[in-house]
Amino acid sequence: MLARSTLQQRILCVMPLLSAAGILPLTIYRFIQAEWDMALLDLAIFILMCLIGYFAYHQKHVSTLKILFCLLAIFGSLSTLYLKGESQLFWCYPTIALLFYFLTVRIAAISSLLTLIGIAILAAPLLTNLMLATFLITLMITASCSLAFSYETSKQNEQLETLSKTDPLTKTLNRRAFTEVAELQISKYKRNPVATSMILLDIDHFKSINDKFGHNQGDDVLITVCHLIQQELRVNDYLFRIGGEEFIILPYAINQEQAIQLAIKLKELIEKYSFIENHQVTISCGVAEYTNKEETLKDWYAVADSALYRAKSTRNTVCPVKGTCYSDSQSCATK
Ligand SMILES: Nc1nc2c(ncn2[C@@H]2O[C@H](COP(=O)(O)OP(=O)(O)OP(=O)(O)O)[C@@H](O)[C@H]2O)c(=O)[nH]1
Repeated sequence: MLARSTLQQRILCVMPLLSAAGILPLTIYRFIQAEWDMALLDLAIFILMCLIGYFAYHQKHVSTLKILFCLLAIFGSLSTLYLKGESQLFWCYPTIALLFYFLTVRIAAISSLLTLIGIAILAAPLLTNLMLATFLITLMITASCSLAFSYETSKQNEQLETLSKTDPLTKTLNRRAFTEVAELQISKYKRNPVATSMILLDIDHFKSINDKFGHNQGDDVLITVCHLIQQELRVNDYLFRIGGEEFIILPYAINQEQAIQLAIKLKELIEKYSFIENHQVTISCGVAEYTNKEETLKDWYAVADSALYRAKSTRNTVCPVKGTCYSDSQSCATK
């Protein structure tokens, strides 16, 4: 599926070019008719539309181009209405529709209201009262429908965005969100190196929980583990479920030592928690700090995974990739 932003970029390229193609014959006609004011105005709009299409094609300053395109459409409608009178009223309908397509709902609503006022002022001396009322009412209906459509689309997009990044069982963020957040953290680190660590967390012998107590009980354990972890995290920390019983924590601005302390706290919290009668649930954690700007996300994850691999040899353990591992509230030096 084509992302909405990419689709909008393409439309931002095509629409001004189509508009320019539509305006060109009119511009030539005005020059032939020696209607110099309209001819020059159309020529200016034609050139600006071509420039917007050109820059949109090269994906430069896309947000500014959207605003420029809308401003140009408003200016074009009002100025042709001013210069040529009521025959130009038809331009007002597409202008209102494109404001709602390219701008956010709020900005589009405000700008279309201002445009409507401008149009009403210019159209009032040109039309009979009945014609003016009919024109303004139809324009308002167009604006209302565009507003409703744009609002509904933006809400649906928000929901889709949330759904695409949320794990349906535990309601934590998912692997897709992890890649996005972690890549962002790496790029931030490259600009301004602030301690950045990853905790890779895996529930021990989870298969045996499913086998002994059933899949539903397994699901409850996953949900409760997430709940317990979330309670310990700060608002800027992230928890992701990246696989069946595998999670990643990206704590905000802490180094490896501090991340190890957090992982130990979580390990102890979970081992003490009574999930199922007479059955202890434990976790193992691998901790890795991002320290080398050359490292990719894949490299960083691989280091955390190696640390987890070490922790899994004893389970209920927290390990960095090298140095001391922590198990049963005591540290144990390994390799
Ligand atoms: N209940 C439940 N089980 C799941 C879910 N996703 C994956 N699993 C199960 O998680 C289990 C993971 O098993 P393993 O990868 O062998 O891991 P483990 O048993 O925890 O063993 P170690 O990680 O080595 O300690 C599998 O039995 C999966 O079927 C889920 O959403 N709900």
